[in-house]
Amino acid sequence: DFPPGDEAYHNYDEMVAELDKTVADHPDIASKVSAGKSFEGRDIPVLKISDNVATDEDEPEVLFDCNQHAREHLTTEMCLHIAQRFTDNYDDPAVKESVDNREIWIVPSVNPDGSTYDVASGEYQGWRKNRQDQGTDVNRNWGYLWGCCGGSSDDPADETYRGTEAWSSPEAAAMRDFIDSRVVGGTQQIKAAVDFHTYSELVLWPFGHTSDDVTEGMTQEEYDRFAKVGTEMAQTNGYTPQQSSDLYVTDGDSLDWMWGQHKILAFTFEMYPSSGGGLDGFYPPGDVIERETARNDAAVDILLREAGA
Ligand SMILES: NS(=O)(=O)N[C@@H](CCC(=O)O)C(=O)O
Ligand SMILES: [Ca+2]
Ligand SMILES: [Ca+2]
Ligand SMILES: [Zn+2]
Repeated sequence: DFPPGDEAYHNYDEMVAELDKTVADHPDIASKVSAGKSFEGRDIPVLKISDNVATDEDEPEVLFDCNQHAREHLTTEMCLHIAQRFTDNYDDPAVKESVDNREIWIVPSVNPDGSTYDVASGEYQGWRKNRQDQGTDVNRNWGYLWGCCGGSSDDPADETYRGTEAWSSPEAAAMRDFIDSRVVGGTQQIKAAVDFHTYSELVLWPFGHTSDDVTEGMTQEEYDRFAKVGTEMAQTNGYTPQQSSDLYVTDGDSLDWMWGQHKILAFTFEMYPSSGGGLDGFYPPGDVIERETARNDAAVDILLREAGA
């Protein structure tokens, strides 16, 4: 479990319990489904928030996923904060407007095995990957131009090991299956997404596999929309907006597949801190959770708006 002083962070069981409580407290607007199972057999829960939640309504859908990387525990708190904000505050007119006109999907932990391992001993392990063999970097295992461009490693010992093939990690495959399942009548219902990471305080947009703005699968107009929306969101949380490859080239990452395969307006947020040097930056004290998750409220609202644009 989390070390003393960091009890505010939710371990896997506490996260699941939090989702179940949200559904129990708000059965009309919240329900829980599963994206699938992790390598070690843990369920990867997905919370749905919308009015008439049991009905698949023709409303723009939005996905928020968190904790692809095990040690990035603040992102699980980010997803739980979104879940709490759009259920407990349903009597707020602005919140009600979003919940009644969107279908919001929230995945607080894509990589439950890794995040559990990271805290299991009571001392942080600095773990990033999943728990398959020597570990696969889930965010290098998605199937759009997997391993194409020097943005991942073929060495199983490396932190950015891409896996034996695209989708070899059960966790990325589960997310693929869930997102693929949202193609209804030939149309992907999820219009926008944020994949939360830590740290560096950045708003990132595709592609990661190339430094080119415009390329196969990204027109100038599409790029300009990403930059416009990304910049607008960054103005609200004080993060730095940029193409993800401006940071470093990545391949097999979630953004490239969400946009490349499904044309989902997908962003990666690197949360607090801006820079901490080394591993400490992944483990901010529990007392920053409230501030650093609420910091993204306006950006979340912008993304929900854009999903209907
Ligand atoms: N959270 S992190 O690992 O430090 N950065 C992410 C950046 C993701 C991206 O560039 O698309 C990654 O390398 O997967
Ligand atoms: Ca609805
Ligand atoms: Ca729908
Ligand atoms: Zn990450």
